[in-house]
Amino acid sequence: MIYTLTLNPSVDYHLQLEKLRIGELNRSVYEEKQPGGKGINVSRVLNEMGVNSIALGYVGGLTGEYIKDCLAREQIETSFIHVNEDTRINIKISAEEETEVNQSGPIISDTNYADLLRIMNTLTNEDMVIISGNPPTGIDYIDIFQICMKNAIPFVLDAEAEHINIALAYRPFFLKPNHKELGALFNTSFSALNEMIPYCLKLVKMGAQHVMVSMGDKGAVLATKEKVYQAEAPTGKVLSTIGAGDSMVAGFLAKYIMGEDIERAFAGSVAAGSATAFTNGICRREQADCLVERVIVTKEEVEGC
Ligand SMILES: Nc1ncnc2c1ncn2[C@@H]1O[C@H](COP(=O)(O)OP(=O)(O)O)[C@@H](O)[C@H]1O
Ligand SMILES: O=P(O)(O)OC[C@H]1O[C@](O)(COP(=O)(O)O)[C@@H](O)[C@@H]1O
Repeated sequence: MIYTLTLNPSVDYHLQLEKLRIGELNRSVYEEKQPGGKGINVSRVLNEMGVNSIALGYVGGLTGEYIKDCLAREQIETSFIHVNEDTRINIKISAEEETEVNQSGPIISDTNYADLLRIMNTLTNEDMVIISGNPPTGIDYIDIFQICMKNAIPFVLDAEAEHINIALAYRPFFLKPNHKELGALFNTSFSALNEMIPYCLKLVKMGAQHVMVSMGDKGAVLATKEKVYQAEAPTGKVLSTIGAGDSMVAGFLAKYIMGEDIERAFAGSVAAGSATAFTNGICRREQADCLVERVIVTKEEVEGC
């Protein structure tokens, strides 16, 4: 079974403004709320693609109930741990640019943490876990990586640089930083896809099986031990990029699990990311299927392989 782990889910409150005026009264022209948090987005897109998963993590209060209801309506299985504090609300503002304010979220008690580790210990090498997002106070990802290694559970990580750095020793199946997170990891910055290739390959050498790095409208790079793939993102009218990175993770895994080769899975991944960017909320399967025909993947062998 595929499990997604969202330790700090969110209700994403998305506001569209014509112009954001800092320090003034702003009125929105469109607003909506969505269940969010990286793993939850992955579960929702996997579900769109016809792949079942179980969403794990912490929920609390009315906002937590809202997330549970939404996922239940989409027939996504969940096994959340309930906490006393409310699940956070993250504000996403689309104006000339996108601006985000993510709350810090509930503090996790020792008891709730022990509950999580107990659940994680029931997973086996026949499962896969997608670990995503910024962990709340009270959680140390290293404990979860250790369980993955001990139980040989393949894991995917989409989190900030400091967590990626620690995860490498535990041989992740898949890493998905964006270009800023990759830059933070190596104390540099990138302006083109090909500049990221040597750094993706370094992460592969350091223990990751697949490293996919996204660069917004420029597309993404995927590196393995044998090959490096690049794909430009299709062009279109962007409505909101919230969840675009999560959609890429789900888009890749859905095709990979269905037995497609890495190149097709990568094309599906970029298409799902862009389809979400061109939608309010997460993409529909038909939108991603339609865009995949426009994603051109180039590949090269890794030297010395
Ligand atoms: N402006 C855009 N136009 C087209 N596709 C986009 C755009 N922004 C994001 N995407 C798609 O979504 C993917 C992930 O976007 P990115 O913003 O890099 O991820 P993250 O949300 O992790 O920061 C990109 O690789 C691309 O396929
Ligand atoms: O856990 P973090 O890092 O605060 O991120 C949470 C936010 O990221 C999202 O999962 C979106 O992530 P992406 O845009 O990177 O796909 C939102 O749903 C959520 O508000």
